[in-house]
Amino acid sequence: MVLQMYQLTLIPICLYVLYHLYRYHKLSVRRKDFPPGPTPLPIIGNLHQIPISRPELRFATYAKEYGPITGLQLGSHNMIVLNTWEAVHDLIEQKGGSYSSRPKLAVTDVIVPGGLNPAFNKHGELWRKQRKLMVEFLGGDRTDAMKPVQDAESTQMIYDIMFAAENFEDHVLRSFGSVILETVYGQRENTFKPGGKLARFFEVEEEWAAAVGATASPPIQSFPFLESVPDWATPWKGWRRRAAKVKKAQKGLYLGLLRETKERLAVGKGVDSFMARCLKIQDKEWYDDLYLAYCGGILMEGGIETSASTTMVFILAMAAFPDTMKRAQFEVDTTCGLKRLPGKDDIPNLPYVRACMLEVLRWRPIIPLAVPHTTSAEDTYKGYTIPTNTDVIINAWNIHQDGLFFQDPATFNPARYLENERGGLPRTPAASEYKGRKSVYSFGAGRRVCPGQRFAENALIISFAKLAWAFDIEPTGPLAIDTWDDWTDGLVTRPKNLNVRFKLRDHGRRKVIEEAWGELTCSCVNMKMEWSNMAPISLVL
Ligand code: HEM
Repeated sequence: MVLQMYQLTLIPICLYVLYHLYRYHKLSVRRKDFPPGPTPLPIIGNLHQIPISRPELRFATYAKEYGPITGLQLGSHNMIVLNTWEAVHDLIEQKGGSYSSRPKLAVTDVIVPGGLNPAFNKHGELWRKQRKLMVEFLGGDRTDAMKPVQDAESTQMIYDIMFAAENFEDHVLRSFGSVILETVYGQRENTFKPGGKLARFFEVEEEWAAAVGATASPPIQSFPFLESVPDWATPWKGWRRRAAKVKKAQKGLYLGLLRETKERLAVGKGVDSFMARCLKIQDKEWYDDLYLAYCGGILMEGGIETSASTTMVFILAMAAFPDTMKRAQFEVDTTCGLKRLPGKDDIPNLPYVRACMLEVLRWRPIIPLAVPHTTSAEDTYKGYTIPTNTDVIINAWNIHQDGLFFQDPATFNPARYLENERGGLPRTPAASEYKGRKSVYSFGAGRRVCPGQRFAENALIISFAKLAWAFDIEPTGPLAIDTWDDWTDGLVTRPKNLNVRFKLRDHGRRKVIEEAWGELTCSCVNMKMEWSNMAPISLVL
């Protein structure tokens, strides 16, 4: 009798499972008019074919086989990968109204509910408001007004490297981190100390990356029924609890920074930061504290690791390709001489350093597949149907490796950007044919394109010029230029365990760096506008 009851309860469960298996089997079948791609398996579709590590390499092989757009089935969910700049231009840029949303991920919904994170928010009124705030802060002349801070922090970066080169990664992270802390919150961090704001931020970022990692939570987007399966009954046991822990830490950090900004403003400090301006219009615009706290937080999330990782690629490339380093050094020496450091006013006179920056972004884009977009309406393109809610991936990696446009695309060659502003072969047809083609796709495209691009480019050129002026960067062991073993995985990637040595180019430069750093302490007080109220620059060695 007991056995019969047990069997009876099993029947609805089996029916439930069979129903979903049948449903997902039907949904995982490729539509005839969907863009071509590898053959999907029943139920899971192409999920098994997408590697967790460096998926862009697999997508590049699909690009060769299937052409400009690859169509993939991820369980019941659709994804397309745009492999050419034309496809990005025609869809993401020309049809921004329906190609600018973001995928809905259960784990990010737990960590940042209510669309508070502008970078992951769906296309709509709230995102537009958030984006406007960020663009007003990062766009146009405002970006140039922030160059003195980038200049000052990059001077401290090379000063720090000169004295403690073994911690160069920390110095790079601190420099870009402090730029964001200053411009967003009106305060700085002069050392990368345990328990400090930047250290706390990176701890939370690490927890966030672990919680949103590809295998850390159930693929609810591909199999929505998993949403209603109890946590304990899945292989991802505890994922909601882990996500809630990240939410608490992140919210605490961002609200804490906002609270500190208010306290500092009350005593007249940090008066012209992004947050100070947001607080001025808070009541008029109906921004609540949580909303503002996350707008500040996303600028830290978007602006620090990306710029620091790009600088790591520059350091790798300079060590691996000494001829390019020598050419960059020749340019900065000729422009600035030996008695002063290159700085913000030299940017227009450093075309080769700028070309190095573009080539670093092209050669090893640190976000090789950008951030996924999602369609908010059905569309047709070149005879294919792209349904609503399809994830759209910009395959920046593949676009940057296009041998028809770039000569020897695998080679690191900054000079390509001197010969052609988009880096293309000199024999490429008239520029008009490439109207709309970008120099690099590392900042994404369309309405979601990185709002910090110009801000980041300024900081990178200034930092690269100073590094080239001050140091020879030499290999001390194998360098990860043809292998991915020593690269991190995740949305943002970078080379790790870099086997390099920084050698001051000559003794005279040491004096110049020390003096430049010393002067910062004074000139910072005189920096007009917002910077006058910041903590003075000083280094605890
Ligand atoms: C080398 C440096 C950087 C790289 C490579 C980079 C790359 C990207 C990429 C690929 C996207 C997604 C674009 C898309 O969806 O099409 C993005 C978005 C974003 N970036 Fe950056 N970024 C950098 C620096 C910055 C900086 C300095 C800031 C701010 C201070 C910033 C803030 C943002 C924000 C807020 C978004 C989300 C935009 C939205 O969804 O509307 N980024 N970035």
